[in-house]
Amino acid sequence: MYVKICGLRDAAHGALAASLGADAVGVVMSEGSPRNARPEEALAVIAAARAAASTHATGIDTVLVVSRTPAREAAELARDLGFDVLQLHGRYSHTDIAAAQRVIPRVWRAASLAHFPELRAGEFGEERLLVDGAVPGSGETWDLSQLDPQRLGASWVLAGGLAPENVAAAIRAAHPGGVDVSSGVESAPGLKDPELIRQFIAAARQSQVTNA
Ligand SMILES: O=C(O)c1ccccc1NCC(=O)[C@H](O)[C@H](O)COP(=O)(O)O
Repeated sequence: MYVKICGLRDAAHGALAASLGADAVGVVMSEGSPRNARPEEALAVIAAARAAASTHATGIDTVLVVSRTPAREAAELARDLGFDVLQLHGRYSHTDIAAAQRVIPRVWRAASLAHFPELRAGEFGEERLLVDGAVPGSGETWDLSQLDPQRLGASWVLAGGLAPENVAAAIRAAHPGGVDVSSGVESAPGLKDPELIRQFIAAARQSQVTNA
């Protein structure tokens, strides 16, 4: 189970997530988000996560998350700050993904079934599809019975309203290849809680063992 902890702005939280075995850390750079990170915060999270993951065989993916920035501009920002991956979140098109990939090869698409009912993994040529609730970063749960596993394929990532106490049930219900969390590991909007990060990663990992 691929585990991404999103919305980090503090290097210590990047290091913690990586040391606990997270597969990816996300940094949101989106005006209006309570998690909107400055470039220097992004650089610090990237460096801390990579240092803490340096002994892992698989390393860690550092992900820049944007929602309204034009795709090419976002890709240049991701490349210049040294992220591994750009996550284009929301109403981006096939053309946007292709434009971003000309700048940074690893581009993920994140979208909601509320806006794209026919969502299909890989349809825009993205490396990974993240299927989210209607409002990114809101912490709102959504009806997972809308998901069609046949359509989505194997490596998609589930997001939206996940938390330590519900992630195992969500994995059992939806069979994603990965899970992503932001609000569910916070004590207040934008304020990550180290204990909740630990609990979330443990619950996702435990679920993987249980399902094996
Ligand atoms: O987290 C945000 O504030 C955000 C703002 C704008 C675009 C994307 C954003 N987050 C993207 C993520 O990948 C979140 O982790 C995902 O939406 C799940 O959020 P949550 O329901 O809070 O766990």
